Amino acid sequence: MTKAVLGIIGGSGIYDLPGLENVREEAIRSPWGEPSAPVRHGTIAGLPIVFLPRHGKGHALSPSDINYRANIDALKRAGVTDLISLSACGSFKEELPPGTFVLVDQFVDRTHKRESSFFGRGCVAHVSMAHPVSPRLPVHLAAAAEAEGIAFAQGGTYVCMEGPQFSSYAESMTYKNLGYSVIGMTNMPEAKLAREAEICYATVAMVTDFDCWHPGHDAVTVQDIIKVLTQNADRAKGLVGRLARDFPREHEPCPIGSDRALDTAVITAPEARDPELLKTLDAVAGRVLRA
Ligand SMILES: CSC[C@H]1O[C@H](OP(=O)(O)O)[C@H](O)[C@@H]1O
Ligand SMILES: Nc1ncnc2[nH]cnc12
Repeated sequence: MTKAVLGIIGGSGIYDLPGLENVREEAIRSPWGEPSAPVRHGTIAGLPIVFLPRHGKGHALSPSDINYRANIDALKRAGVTDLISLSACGSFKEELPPGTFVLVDQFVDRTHKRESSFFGRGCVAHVSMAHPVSPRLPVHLAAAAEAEGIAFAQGGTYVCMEGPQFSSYAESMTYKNLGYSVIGMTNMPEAKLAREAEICYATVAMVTDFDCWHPGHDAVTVQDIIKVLTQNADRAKGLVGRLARDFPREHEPCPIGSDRALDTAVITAPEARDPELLKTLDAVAGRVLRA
């Protein structure tokens, strides 16, 4: 049995985690570069928690500047087994107004300026992203949201744009017509990398706005977002507190195998593997590469 360690990635408006006890900060060195910030280790209700603000101190990093590989590698080195992304997003659905927490179950990746894999020349691997969210996590999140009286929706598709500009009206209408639920700028390639690192991943997409498609609302601005963000962030912290209190202390094996995603993914023959790349893969893929 593996002890559960809950990782929390804080997005816009979530730069710390009040309620975290026994806090110890650690600047984790990663062969993939600089993580967004030192991680904060601590406990809530006795559960080990590792917190990382993805935009760094003072929100200095834009979505395209975040080193997603270093962040996921650092969380893996910190022992994280289960990872929750707390993310602000725009909504494409009338029934998902600002303030709603959407427990998304699918992602569409429209980013194009980001390193999106730990693998490549010298060690090629293909993990499944058919079901990018580990299904146990939204179950725990839904129970916590219910207990906290937070309005939430179970399931939905998060489209990740490159940004940093918000969408045009044509883009917004296209995503809406395609049936996507919400839009943000950060959860890809984060979810892909978590899968490659065999960390169970789920997102709480916290709606801040209706992007720019809604005839009854002005096009989104950062100022509008910040107004809603502050209230969402407070409720997100309540959600995390409740989640931690009720979270299983032993890591529950993922029913879709997210925590063993590399079992069948690496295709490069042992003799064709690049020893330098293998060294950088020590944390994310050591389990299968050392075998
Ligand atoms: C501050 S508005 C746009 C910004 O907010 C979201 O960040 P995160 O996903 O880290 O909460 C969105 O993805 C953009 O990065
Ligand atoms: N409308 C929007 N588009 C992209 N990212 C967002 N984050 C919050 N609102 C957003």
